[in-house]
Formats: sequence, C-alpha cells, structure tokens
Amino acid sequence: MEKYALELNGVTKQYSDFKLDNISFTVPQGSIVGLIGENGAGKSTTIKAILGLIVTEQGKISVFNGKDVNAETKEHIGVVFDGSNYPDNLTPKKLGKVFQNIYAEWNNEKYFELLNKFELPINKKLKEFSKGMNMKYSLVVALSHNSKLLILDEATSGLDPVIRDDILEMFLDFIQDEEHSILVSSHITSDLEKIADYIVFIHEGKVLFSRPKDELTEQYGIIKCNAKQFDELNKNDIIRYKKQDYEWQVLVANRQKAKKEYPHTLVVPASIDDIMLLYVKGEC
Ligand SMILES: Nc1ncnc2c1ncn2[C@@H]1O[C@H](COP(=O)(O)OP(=O)(O)OP(=O)(O)O)[C@@H](O)[C@H]1O
Repeated sequence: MEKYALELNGVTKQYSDFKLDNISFTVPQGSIVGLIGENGAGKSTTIKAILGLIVTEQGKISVFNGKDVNAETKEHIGVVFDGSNYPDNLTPKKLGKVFQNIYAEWNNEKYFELLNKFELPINKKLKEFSKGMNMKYSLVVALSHNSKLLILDEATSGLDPVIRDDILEMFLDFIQDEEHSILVSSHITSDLEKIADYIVFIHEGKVLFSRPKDELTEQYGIIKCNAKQFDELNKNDIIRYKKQDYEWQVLVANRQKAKKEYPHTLVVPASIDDIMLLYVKGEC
C-alpha cells in the first residue's frame, strides 16, 4: 500500500470573496510535490489549512499515513514561509538555544553545520538579515528538527540562482531515503521542473489537475497550427486552445500521437508555464 506523508480530502474554506473549493491531493512518502497556480489561486490558504493556521469548513487533512496534524506530528513538519518567521531581534546563536527547548528532536550540530554551509552569520540579529538570508535561515531551522515533511510556501522566491540551485540539491538529498517528503509552492516553475515528482495546479480555489511531472513534461505538447488545421483537429484531443495573432496553440496530452495524426502541424513540448497559461487563458 502506498504511504502518504500528506493527504487532503475535500478541504473547503470560504472567505467573503474567495472559496478554497474541495481541495484533494496527496504527497506520497519520498516524493516532492510542487503546488502551482496564479497569484490569489489559493496556494497559501491551502498550506495554512494543512498547518491548522486557519479553520476549514469541510474536508480531512492527515499526515504520516492517517495521523492528525497536532503538536506531536508538527514536530516532524518543517515549515518555511516567505519572509521572516522568527523573533527578529535575536541572533541564530540565541535562537538555537530557544529551539533546543521547543523541539524534542533538535539537532544542534546539524543546525550549526547548515548555518555554516549557507554562510549565515551566527551573531547577527535576524532583523539585519536580507530577505534571502531570512529564507535560508528558515530552511536551516526546518532541516534541524528531524522534519519528515517539509512544507515550503514560495521558499525560493527572492533567492539568487546559485543559492536556489544549492537549495534544490538539498531538497533532492532530503528525500533520498524515501522517508522524507516535500510540498513546495512556487512561481518558479523551472525549479519545479527540475525537482518535483508531482505537480498540483490550483486555479481559483480548485485543483485543476494533479499529475506526475514527467507525464506533463514528457507527454504533453502544444500543436501550433492555422485556422484550417485547427478546424480539422479531433476535438477530443484538445485540452485547451488559444489563438495568438494568426496562430492557434492547442494543448494536448500526448504529443507523439499528435505528431503522427497531424503531421502538417508543428507539435512542440509544453513547459509547466505553457500548460498553466493555456489552462488559465485558453478555452476548452
Ligand atoms: N484572511 C483572509 N480573509 C479573507 N480573504 C483572504 C484571507 N486570506 C486570503 N484571502 C483570499 O484568498 C485568496 C487566495 O489567497 P492565497 O494567499 O491563498 O493565494 P496564493 O495562491 O497563495 O497567491 P500568491 O501566489 O499571490 O501568494 C485571495 O483572494 C485572498 O484575498
């Protein structure tokens, strides 16, 4: 039986002018799941619901194969939000002592090793850190208390490509033993193309799709054609389409099949950004 680090089933939250609507997806143990969607789609609200930071009206959320999210299971969930998450008038050195008392499985040796690896000063107050330094610091803390599930909301935004690459490698290291898992929301879809096993796409509060990343990047495609060729397409093959100037762009789930069936059109691979754009701006 497949093991799950996180399961959401029918999670619903109503704000005055926004509804997180019946959200269901899983994070299989040992995998990285990328949460994507436009600004205001509901990614942060989903993450807040998982962590119990907001009250939801419906649905079930469980971690580590059916357990509730509570003080005990939260010990093993590392969280990184955009921005500073800790008292910013303290230094990493002082905060290390604080965390030792908060987390039962705090690993001080690892904490200082990671601070050193990320070149973070141990005697500087967090309020004097740059945005990127604060982000790196949150990640160091998340990785120092024996987390089994990392939940990161826009954790790599605002970081330069070099440190982002280091962090992506750390994510891949983190899940190597099949015990650890990651849910990461990001607008930097190229990062997710590098590391995610699954992509969950949220649009206007609903899950539009939840698919293995390889299926999206290796099988999905875009047919580029003219109006006459577009009219001749089998409409069952079309996921979404969009007309741009004199060209029609058509998202299909199987680009090899499309190449064979429509040899006079141009069929190109679809990036996750292309897929998002066509889902959001295209017609069906
Ligand atoms: N406390 C709140 N009260 C009312 N509405 C809220 C509250 N928090 C969030 N919302 C609304 O919920 C919607 C989804 O916001 P959310 O922050 O989840 O989006 P997001 O996908 O994380 O966006 P972004 O990529 O811009 O961070 C928005 O319309 C937002 O205004």
